[in-house]
Amino acid sequence: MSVQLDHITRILPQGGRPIVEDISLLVPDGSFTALVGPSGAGKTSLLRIIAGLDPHQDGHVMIDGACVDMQDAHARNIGFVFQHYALFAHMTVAANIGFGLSIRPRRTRPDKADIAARVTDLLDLMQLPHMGARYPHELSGGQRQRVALARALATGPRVLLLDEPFGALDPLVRQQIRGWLRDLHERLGLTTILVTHDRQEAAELADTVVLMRNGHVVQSGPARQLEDNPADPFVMTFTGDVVRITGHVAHGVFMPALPDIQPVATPATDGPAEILIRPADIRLRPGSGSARAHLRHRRGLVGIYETTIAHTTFAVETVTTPEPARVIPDCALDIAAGRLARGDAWLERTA
Ligand SMILES: Nc1ncnc2c1ncn2[C@@H]1O[C@H](COP(=O)(O)OP(=O)(O)OP(=O)(O)O)[C@@H](O)[C@H]1O
Repeated sequence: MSVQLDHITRILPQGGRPIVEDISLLVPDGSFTALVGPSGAGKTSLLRIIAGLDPHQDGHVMIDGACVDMQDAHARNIGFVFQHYALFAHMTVAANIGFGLSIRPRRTRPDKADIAARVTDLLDLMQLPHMGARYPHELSGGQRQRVALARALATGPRVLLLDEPFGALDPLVRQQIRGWLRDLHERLGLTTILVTHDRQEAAELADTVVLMRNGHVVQSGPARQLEDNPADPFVMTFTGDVVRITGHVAHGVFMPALPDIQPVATPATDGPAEILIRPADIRLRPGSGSARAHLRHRRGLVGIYETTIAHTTFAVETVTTPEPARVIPDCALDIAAGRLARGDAWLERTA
């Protein structure tokens, strides 16, 4: 089922600036979308509007092409799991999972045997067989969140909304759950929208990453596209490590304010500017300047060097030999690729 947002705006009853403003978004049937952005960007608010938990003042929510603005959360049959959407502590795992089915009106309620069979299927799907009789406090955090997911899926929703569901789990468990979640999404043919603070998680899981700020969508697309073609400096900073060096454009050249960094030709107009560079796009030129680089750590053959020029320190990533130098003294820096910005906007693409 596709989810389409058409110029959605939400203003709180007490007024003020909209917390979600004029958002239009198409989440295609069967796709996996991640909503990312700084705290307060409006990610949870948008998810709650889609679920029908919060009202919106303007625009329309469409599911599979039909407007659901007038349907309450229950009628939309959307599954959702929130980070703090606790299980019912006094109910067994099986009762928790079957809850949504057991409270249906008699007309549509499956009989007890059917609910039990559905719960067993879901426990298998969640890789939690034989755990139906346990209580939530007898499970690990990761298991509890899988039970919450099973509960969300019990009524057979085709759209699944996840708000930082694994935020409280330790990184290793989180990493394991990721692969499993993507697999589940595909096997059940779900349309999934996930809110996450973890850009790696978004990049690994989602077909489309939607980056929000101040109630707006700043940019959306495959994670790689946001990383490689960021719409503005905020997107570049949000989607990966960035080295920012201030300077000045004069007569077609950007002059970094730091020594030993090669100037960059630019058609930009004269004035203050800043260059944003990915650490892998800086080259160290030993013996040519006064910068000093210390090997901080390695990822395979890539060495991350903490590089200091005139009391300013930043990371440089470079391919090394199997026995890399721990310290590279007296180097200059060349910028292989970077983007010049003035304030919040690009001046132009360089290199
Ligand atoms: N019920 C509410 N009453 C008052 N302010 C609210 C309410 N709900 C949301 N807000 C405000 O709306 C803005 C967006 O909040 P929202 O929780 O959607 O952001 P978020 O991107 O999910 O943030 P986080 O990553 O911290 O969860 C914030 O400024 C928040 O304080």
